[in-house]
Amino acid sequence: MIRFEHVTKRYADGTTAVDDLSFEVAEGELVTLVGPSGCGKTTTMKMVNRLIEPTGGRILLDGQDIAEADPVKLRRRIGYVIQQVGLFPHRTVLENTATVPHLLGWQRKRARARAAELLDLVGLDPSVYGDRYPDQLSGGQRQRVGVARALAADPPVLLMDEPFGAVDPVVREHLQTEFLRLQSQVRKTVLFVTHDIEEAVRLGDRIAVYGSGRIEQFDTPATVLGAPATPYVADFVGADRGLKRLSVTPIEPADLEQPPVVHLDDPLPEAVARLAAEGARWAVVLDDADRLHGWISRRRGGRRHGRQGDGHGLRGGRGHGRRAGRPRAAGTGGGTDGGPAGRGTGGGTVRDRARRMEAWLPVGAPLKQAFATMLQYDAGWIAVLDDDRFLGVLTPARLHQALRRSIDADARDIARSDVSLETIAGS
Ligand SMILES: Nc1ncnc2c1ncn2[C@@H]1O[C@H](COP(=O)(O)OP(=O)(O)OP(=O)(O)O)[C@@H](O)[C@H]1O
Repeated sequence: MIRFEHVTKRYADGTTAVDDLSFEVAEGELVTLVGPSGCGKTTTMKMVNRLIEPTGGRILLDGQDIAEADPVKLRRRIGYVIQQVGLFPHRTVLENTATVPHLLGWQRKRARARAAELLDLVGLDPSVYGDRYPDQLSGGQRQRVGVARALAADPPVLLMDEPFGAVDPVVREHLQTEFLRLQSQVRKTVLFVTHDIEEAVRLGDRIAVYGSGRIEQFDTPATVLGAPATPYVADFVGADRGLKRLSVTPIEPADLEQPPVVHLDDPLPEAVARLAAEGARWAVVLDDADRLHGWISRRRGGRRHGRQGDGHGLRGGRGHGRRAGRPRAAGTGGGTDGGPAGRGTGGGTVRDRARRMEAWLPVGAPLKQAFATMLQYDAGWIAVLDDDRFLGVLTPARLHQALRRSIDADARDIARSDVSLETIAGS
């Protein structure tokens, strides 16, 4: 979709900003350009919409050399989001968002309808924010308007130059999450400039790690983290790359432990006896449709304090279910209060003592999310589901194993020759 062929940019003062750059961005792919200040990322990006002209090589967009395209028409096919956003201060949010459709000669009504749709898509209610002016928005909201405006004319290509650089880390993470969700819907071909390796890893289908004016490595986040192609890249991704790797390693079924499983309507004495026989201190509780309900502790104390037998308890929390998608309510009763009080193991069913389980994730979620969920719920394990189906539990030990597996697999399986490496002869 976007192809750089031996592209060089030398400024009049002799600075070589970009040196013999060759790489390709596939249709619908998000490539992050990451590297230290002054390494040529912005220059690379601005050559795509011809705000900067290369001094050598060529750039093809959908097979067409952009040097032969009319710059104005070219820019209509390319959305552009920058850190300073550049909203018009005297125009409302809706008018700002409708800028490009207006320029394209759309009728006012259609342009405004499209703008409202886009604002909605980036999480801003047009009936609340549409008539505001940019200075009546927070920094994060302004960035969202910037993204909406860039998407308004539905361009196939999006250039984003540190779009979330000016907001605080919490808002930044929100914007990243929202942008990933948006991108999964609109599937634009995106070049995204950042100097933050975390952001590059989180957002990029592939990452181009820049040295000075050249790409040191161009590959998937997992490969860049697991098999840095050069000492420079290893240094740039940092000594804590195991931690960053958590972001790109998914939970797999093989990573899971299989604790005893009991059902809500099982007789409690039988369930407790089974736990004792298996030497287990707790079991996962499923409903009669085998959906996750929660867990049960062998000891009654587990019920009262909500702590698991291994000392790492689970607190029922709020919000998590919204984030990860909550399984359908499993069964009735049970719950944190566990049902009729005072019933011992002498009778009743598992339902009477089962506790609800909030700490769960879908299979395939990144290990980092698993780690965060464990911390959030103070949980010694989290349940892993495939849709509604319970697959097993992830413990800290298994999480560590999964991380090791992922690192070892790269070290073992990825031959240097398999790593698509774009290097340019040095000086
Ligand atoms: N108009 C110009 N004239 C001369 N040199 C320039 C010009 N614009 C940029 N440069 C130089 O080109 C190099 C690459 O700049 P560029 O803006 O592409 O870097 P960057 O990686 O985007 O940096 P940052 O992360 O700080 O934005 C830098 O050394 C910069 O000083």
